[in-house]
Amino acid sequence: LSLSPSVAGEGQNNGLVMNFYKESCPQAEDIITEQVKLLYKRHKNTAFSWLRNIFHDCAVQSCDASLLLDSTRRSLSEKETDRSFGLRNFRYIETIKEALERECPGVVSCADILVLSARDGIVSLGGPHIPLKTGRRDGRRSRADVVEQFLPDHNESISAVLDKFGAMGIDTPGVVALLGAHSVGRTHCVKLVHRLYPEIDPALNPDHVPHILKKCPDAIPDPKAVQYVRNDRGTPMILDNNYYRNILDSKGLLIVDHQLANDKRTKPYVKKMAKSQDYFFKEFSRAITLLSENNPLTGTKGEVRKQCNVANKHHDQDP
Ligand code: HEM
Ligand SMILES: [Ca+2]
Ligand SMILES: [Ca+2]
Repeated sequence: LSLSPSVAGEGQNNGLVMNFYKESCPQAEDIITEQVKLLYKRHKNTAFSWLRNIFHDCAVQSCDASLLLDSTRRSLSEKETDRSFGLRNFRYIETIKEALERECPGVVSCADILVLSARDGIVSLGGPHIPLKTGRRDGRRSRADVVEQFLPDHNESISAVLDKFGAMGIDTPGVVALLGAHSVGRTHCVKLVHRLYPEIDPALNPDHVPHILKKCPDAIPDPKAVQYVRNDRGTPMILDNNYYRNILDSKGLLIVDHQLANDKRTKPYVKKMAKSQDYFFKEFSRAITLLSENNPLTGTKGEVRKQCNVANKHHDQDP
């Protein structure tokens, strides 16, 4: 009578492993890396999207690619909710998926593509290389109805933000590090005008205000004109610790960014990350790993989608 080795010492196994596709599709991770690089060459902002996707998919219940599904007659997609405003480049996820389908049809899940593209996008942006596990399967439904419950909003309190991330096992320095993603990309004026009109939020650095006002000249932005401000004016294309210097200097665009630098629970970590890029990268890597392992579907749960924007047709066990 002996204890099965797979039971002994497995601890908190969530079913994910390093290099899950080693036998079923040995080239999978290389194909993703190559596609992410090619896309980045043509459209730099794809890397911002891959980074933002991991938050918007993994934080909503599970890293199950629910974010990528289109609306159907029966359900509204997560993509179409207000929290998803500004998400872009979904069609290039399909480009990556098509490259994988050519090589190994039906093998690599969209959930793993989403996570690994974020990993490789982070490298394109000058961030750390973070080894991540695979073996996630794709959910069958997009859950617009639970988005607000899981994803903090831009003007939410730090307590609420810490609670929501805490529920995924991400602690305070982890949250501070993840928000460092706002060292790249942009914010549309619709998310900012409440800090500018009718009067300017006194918490904003007066030196930064003219620039924001120039980019967002109207209290009600024209929905057709794509008006936005870059999150980090200093190094807008680089995932570095400049974000922390910005927010300490009251140049954070969102209320949450500003509060992160002022709340007594988060400020010490903000200061430490502003000083040390190494510390930021270390915490960022740890937190991205936790986020990427949030509640995955593994084994025979879910499915491997053929196309990332639609669930497969034939299925007998709809959840
Ligand atoms: C409290 C948590 C967070 C809130 C409230 C928040 C909110 C926002 C908002 C409102 C925007 C601007 C969208 C637009 O106008 O186009 C944005 C952009 C962005 N966010 Fe976050 N975010 C949070 C956390 C995160 C995390 C954890 C990540 C990734 C790890 C992330 C990555 C990004 C990126 C990369 C952009 C730029 C996107 C682009 O330029 O296309 N955010 N965020
Ligand atoms: Ca999800
Ligand atoms: Ca930057």
